[in-house]
Amino acid sequence: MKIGFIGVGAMAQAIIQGLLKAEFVPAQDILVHSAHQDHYEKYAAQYGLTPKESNTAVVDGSDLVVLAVVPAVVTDVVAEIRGALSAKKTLISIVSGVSLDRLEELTDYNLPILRSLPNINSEFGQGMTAVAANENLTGDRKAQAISLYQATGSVLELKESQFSVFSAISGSAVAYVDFFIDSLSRAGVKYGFTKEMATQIAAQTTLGSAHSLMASKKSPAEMIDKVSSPGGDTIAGILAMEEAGFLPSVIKGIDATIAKSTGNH
Ligand SMILES: NC(=O)C1=CN([C@@H]2O[C@H](COP(=O)(O)OP(=O)(O)OC[C@H]3O[C@@H](n4cnc5c(N)ncnc54)[C@H](O)[C@@H]3O)[C@@H](O)[C@H]2O)C=CC1
Ligand SMILES: O=C(O)[C@@H]1CCC=N1
Repeated sequence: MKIGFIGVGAMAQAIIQGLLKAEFVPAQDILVHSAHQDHYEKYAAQYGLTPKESNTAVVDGSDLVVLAVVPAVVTDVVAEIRGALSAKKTLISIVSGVSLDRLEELTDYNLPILRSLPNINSEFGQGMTAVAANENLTGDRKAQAISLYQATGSVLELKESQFSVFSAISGSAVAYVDFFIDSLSRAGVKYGFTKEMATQIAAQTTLGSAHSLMASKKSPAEMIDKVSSPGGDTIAGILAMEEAGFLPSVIKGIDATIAKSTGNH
């Protein structure tokens, strides 16, 4: 199976690295092209991928075509590859805010298409990806397309109406969790830790907390209660964070993310 990437930016690279680590396909069976020739040729050479001279050459050589460009250029790029696509190839879009209807409108109503929203953690096999297939993508073909994401983490089939919320609390939220880790780390620096040491402590604590939550099947609120000793330090911190608007600040950030992604197209 040949997998082509149109666009080799941050997200495409994370998927490619995840696929290579999982030995999902031999490296040379991954075909790449992007707007930055210098970059994609070097990147392909570094990892043994196959560079292609154009977007249409990627489509011609691939069974699965991953559309990994930013929303602003999607109309032009799809117009360019439209003639090379056929019902024998599966188009997998990772473009935030672009619906299956829109992709069908830009291509052909007979094409099998998987809309997906991965996150950057796919690079280390810890991705969280939402998928929605159009009516032309069924059975083994659908399973094959989804298996690309199963190789790089967890997969959830969602209604398209849930994608923008998912994108905010998963795709974008990787940055928000890192923002939180960085904030914890800066607090450590305030009290004399080096940034490196504070970041290691904050990151391991975040990783361990997520792991405990999932392994224990407890709710986050139950975990908060377990850590908050009566009359203790943690509850004092929780109350001060709430007073500063922790929860409303997170919700406002997610609201803004959803508003931006639904305004894309
Ligand atoms: N970065 C992330 O964590 C996530 C990104 N996405 C989606 O992935 C897509 C790409 O995002 P990033 O990788 O962050 O952006 P990026 O800016 O890092 O990469 C975009 C890529 O598209 C290429 N490109 C631009 N115009 C092109 C053209 N005409 N033909 C071929 N390639 C072209 C660029 O050369 C670059 O390789 C976006 O649609 C975004 O919504 C989805 C989920 C998570
Ligand atoms: O920032 C963005 O637009 C993309 C979508 C989800 C994560 N990154």
